[in-house]
Amino acid sequence: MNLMQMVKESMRFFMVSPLVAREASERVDIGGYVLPKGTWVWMAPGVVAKDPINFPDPEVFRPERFDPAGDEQKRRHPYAFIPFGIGPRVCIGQKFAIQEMKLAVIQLYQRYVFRYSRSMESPLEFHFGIVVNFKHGVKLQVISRHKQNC
Ligand code: HEM
Repeated sequence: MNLMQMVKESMRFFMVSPLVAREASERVDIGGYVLPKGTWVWMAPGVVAKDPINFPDPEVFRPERFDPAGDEQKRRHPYAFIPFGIGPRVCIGQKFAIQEMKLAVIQLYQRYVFRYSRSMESPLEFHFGIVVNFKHGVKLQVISRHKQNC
């Protein structure tokens, strides 16, 4: 398991952008459903990311499912995991965002150890906006790796 697999599984488990919108620029037939011109279509990447066909045991956090050499990754539909959207309007910041996440995790984990905190509510509650947020924040036990920093 590597850091990239961890980042991807985190983004699959808690999808940051729950909805991506499109407007039909012309009348279109999608799988027998006729959408007149101007129809709004909402994609739900978080729902797609919990599809057991592409992600067996979808409620299990398993970074190894993104191992490029693994069967699960090889079998998966190429559009099953789209946290940054897809197509001509795909997120232009995706490479930057991934790089930021990896650097932040590396910097933080070099200095601290993170543990579950009993003050974190369970089950988790979310606030769904343009991006998903934790309703009551994130509560963790943060332990310094270096005593002089305590
Ligand atoms: C974890 C971080 C991020 C996530 C999950 C995310 C997700 C998304 C999603 C789902 C879309 C819509 C794509 C579509 O309609 O198909 C989008 C669009 C966009 N994102 Fe991000 N984004 C992130 C970070 C960033 C950053 C860091 C930037 C800029 C530095 C950025 C700039 C944009 C822009 C400009 C668009 C609109 C693109 C267009 O409509 O042509 N995003 N993002």
